[in-house]
Amino acid sequence: MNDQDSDFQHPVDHTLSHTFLNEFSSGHLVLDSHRKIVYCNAYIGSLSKISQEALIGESISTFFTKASNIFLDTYVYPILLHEKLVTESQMSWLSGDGEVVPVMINIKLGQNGMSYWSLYICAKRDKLHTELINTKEELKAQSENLYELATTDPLTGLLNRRELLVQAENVASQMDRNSSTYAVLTLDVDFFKQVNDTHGHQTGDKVLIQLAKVLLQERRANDLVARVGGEEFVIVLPDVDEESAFLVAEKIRIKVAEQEVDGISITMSIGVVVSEQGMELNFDNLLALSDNALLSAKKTGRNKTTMGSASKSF
Ligand SMILES: Nc1nc2c(ncn2[C@@H]2O[C@H](COP(=O)(O)OP(=O)(O)OP(=O)(O)O)[C@@H](O)[C@H]2O)c(=O)[nH]1
Repeated sequence: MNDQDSDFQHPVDHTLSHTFLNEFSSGHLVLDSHRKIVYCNAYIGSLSKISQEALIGESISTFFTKASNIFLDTYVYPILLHEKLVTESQMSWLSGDGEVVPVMINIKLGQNGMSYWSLYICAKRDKLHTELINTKEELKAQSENLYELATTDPLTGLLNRRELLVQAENVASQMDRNSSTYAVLTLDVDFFKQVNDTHGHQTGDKVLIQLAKVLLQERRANDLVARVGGEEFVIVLPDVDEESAFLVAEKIRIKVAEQEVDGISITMSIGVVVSEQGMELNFDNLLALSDNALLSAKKTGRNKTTMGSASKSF
């Protein structure tokens, strides 16, 4: 046995060092190879709410919560055996009266399996850490809310006009790269003013919400669905030709006409334009052409789909 270990096996004989160690504002412990306490200073006594003398011979596991004991067995001790040192591990100390206190621990492994522990209560640091995590989560939630507010229409939850312009330009570039085409559908409720005037604005809102649901039900994963004005919606369909764009628009138009909200039936007029490969038209241009096609649908009877042409010069 070397001098260091013999010191700790008879700590009470070393009255002077014992007295000094009791003055420390941190806990000091010596454990034998069975993890039993062979020495502890006064700090450990007051942390445990058990007299220093009574702690001698106790297993250290008595003073940790169940979770900390698992942590001790699966993380702390394996590292200690391998590295001979464990620094800044936070664990939960269980005092004699059942109080749980967060403690920061450093351990050094000595000869013959003896281990030398120093620890201190880190409640303030733990509180600060918890507050930081809470603040981070609050900020994350706030930024998600802000993103939601900035990109969606609050009534229907669909994309708003600004977000549609951003996402649709991405679709346009992607279609260009893939030598594919995409469709822009502009949809407008027919005689919506009458709905508001006859049944009230709240019922009008319910109609818009129901319409949004129908449009979302009909969309494929990469389609964009936006509310761009009072009763005007836009859908962008990537990778479609004129024929399938027309079929999608008709499917939506028929589905809308089947809806009833508070006994009110509604219809929509739809303008459709499909991009052409190699054309220099951006999304804004296509949107305007699709809007023209919608106007034409309105002028020629409503509750219909009208195809526009991307070949029209701007
Ligand atoms: N309830 C409700 N109504 C809205 C909202 N935004 C716009 N509107 C109403 O939508 C109506 C649109 O009316 P118009 O532009 O005359 O169109 P319309 O009556 O649908 O006629 P056509 O489009 O020509 O078939 C107006 O009465 C607006 O007040 C909204 O968020 N909620």
